[in-house]
Amino acid sequence: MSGKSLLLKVILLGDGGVGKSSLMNRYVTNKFDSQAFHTIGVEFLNRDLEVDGRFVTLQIWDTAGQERFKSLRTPFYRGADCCLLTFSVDDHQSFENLGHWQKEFVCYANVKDPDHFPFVVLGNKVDKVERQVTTEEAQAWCLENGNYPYLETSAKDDTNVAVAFEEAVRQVLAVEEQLEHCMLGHTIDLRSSAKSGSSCC
Ligand SMILES: Nc1nc2c(ncn2[C@@H]2O[C@H](COP(=O)(O)OP(=O)(O)OP(=O)(O)O)[C@@H](O)[C@H]2O)c(=O)[nH]1
Ligand SMILES: [Mg+2]
Repeated sequence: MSGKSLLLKVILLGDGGVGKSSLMNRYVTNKFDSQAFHTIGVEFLNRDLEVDGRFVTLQIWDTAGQERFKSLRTPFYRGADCCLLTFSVDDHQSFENLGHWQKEFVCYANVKDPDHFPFVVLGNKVDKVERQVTTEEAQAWCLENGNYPYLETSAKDDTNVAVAFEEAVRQVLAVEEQLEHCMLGHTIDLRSSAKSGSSCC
């Protein structure tokens, strides 16, 4: 078990009112406000956790989903290690907008390899009886758009909230491991080409 804590930046994106701030506040302070105000710009909170033996400080960035705050939120996308695309299961429009949020993130975070970037999709407010988005519909979108993990959450009831943030960490660690493997592969390639006498220096 490594004793060194890893700082990971995760960012919550999605339409205004889907529950991004509520998810962050439930996870970090274990509180829920049924009269929450819209976020203006961005806010962040930290929480330490341990996932599969790795100590992590999760820096959770909560953004304003309303369109009028676009210029206030997009400068904070850079450097994010994971993006949580959030919609509300009782609001079909917020689900239809997931693709828009994904594109906005890739553009402003300047993601070089979008196909391998860790996105996690959250369907929030599962405590609500009247749903507009089915689990199957959401899972199908995730499969088609990059095989993203999909979790149904409720900030109100504290359903799957910790699981969702832990999944974000797992996705980042998995990508990190893949990169380490690739770098190892390249090292082996270089050594084998040096042996054949084709070195340019
Ligand atoms: N029933 C239910 N209500 C929720 C849940 N999560 C959030 N809400 C309510 O939905 C409303 C909007 O929640 P916020 O967390 O402010 O939404 P947001 O995504 O941060 O919105 P912006 O800051 O405008 O982008 C608030 O009244 C919350 O109390 C949930 O899981 N279940
Ligand atoms: Mg908010």
